[in-house]
Amino acid sequence: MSDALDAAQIVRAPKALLHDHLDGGLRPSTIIELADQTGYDALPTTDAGQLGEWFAESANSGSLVRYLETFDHTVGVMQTPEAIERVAFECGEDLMNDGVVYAEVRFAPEQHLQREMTLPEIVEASLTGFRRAEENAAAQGKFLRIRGLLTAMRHAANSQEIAALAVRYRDQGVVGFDIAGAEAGFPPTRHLSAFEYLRRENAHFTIHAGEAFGLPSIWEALQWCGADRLGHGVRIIDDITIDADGTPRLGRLAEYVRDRRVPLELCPSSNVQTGAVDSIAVHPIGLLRKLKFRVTVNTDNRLMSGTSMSNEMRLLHDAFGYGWADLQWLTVNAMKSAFINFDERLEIIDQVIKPRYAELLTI
Ligand SMILES: O=c1[nH]cnc2c1ncn2[C@H]1C[C@H](O)[C@@H](CO)O1
Ligand SMILES: [Zn+2]
Repeated sequence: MSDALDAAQIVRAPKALLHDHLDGGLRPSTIIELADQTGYDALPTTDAGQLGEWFAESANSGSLVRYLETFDHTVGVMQTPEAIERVAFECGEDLMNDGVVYAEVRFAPEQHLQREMTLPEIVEASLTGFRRAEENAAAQGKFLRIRGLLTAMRHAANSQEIAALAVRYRDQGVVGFDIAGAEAGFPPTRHLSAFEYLRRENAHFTIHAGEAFGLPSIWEALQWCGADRLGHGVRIIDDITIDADGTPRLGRLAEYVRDRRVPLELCPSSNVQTGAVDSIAVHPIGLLRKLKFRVTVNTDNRLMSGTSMSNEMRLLHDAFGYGWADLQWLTVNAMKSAFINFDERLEIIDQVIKPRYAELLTI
């Protein structure tokens, strides 16, 4: 067990975030203002404190499907370019204030078509917000790089169109593609042609898999679809058994994931809320980290989980005794697994992450 880490220092320590939903991270006060401005009248309350609590409580259902219902309200107020740009800017500002230096933030453009925006307008509004957040960080002498991932909803049939959009905007701030939404009943291979197209385009993608459904979903995501990373992937633990003498034994899929260094975008608090895991204390991240899987730590939905990267790191520190060396390992893992090019990744690792952790490690 390492010594207690100072919460304020965890906030200042550089962090890299690969799995964060734009529509899962709005400030409650912003939801209320946007609802007012855009005439959205279905919010459960217009008190910011109560609204934040409502999201956290409603998302605490133990079911992914019920967890996802809370997004009706965030998506409901993100139906104009101004609203999307504001949410993207504030996302970057909140991440910067939490010590995040690199983030890939995702959302599903197809869910923002309720008021006649076009798909390109939706993507461009998010990218403008991200760019403004980077400029804001630079003006304050802080480092922030923020890129977008475009998500297609797995129950729908828009994945080819969204994949083409991700390729179209690949030089303007979109670095990859994803599928999300209810997992059971909607296997990754439903979207195989979109993934094949992306591979022909040398484009990157991650797939939400192994969260609400187990090993078959992970297997399809990797061996049929060719995912670069796994969104969650936490149920790879189902392919690891522990012998009577305590020795862990990896099945073929778990071994493949570990040996091919497939990045796992683990989201501890979210997993507890959706019932994928019973508690942080028994979260498979403890074992997966010991077995040297390419583990990364993520927020998933900061609003629904009432969390931040610093909070996730602190929870892991409390549960598993992670110290600065562990937090650096997790951060470098995330940076190595990012979808920006190799030179950019190395630059952030060598010039931003390692020097700061070198200072923290001497404390
Ligand atoms: O953890 C998740 N699993 C599956 N789908 C999710 C998760 N978090 C958010 N989503 C969905 C709801 C959002 O509206 C959508 C796009 O960000 O992605
Ligand atoms: Zn997610």
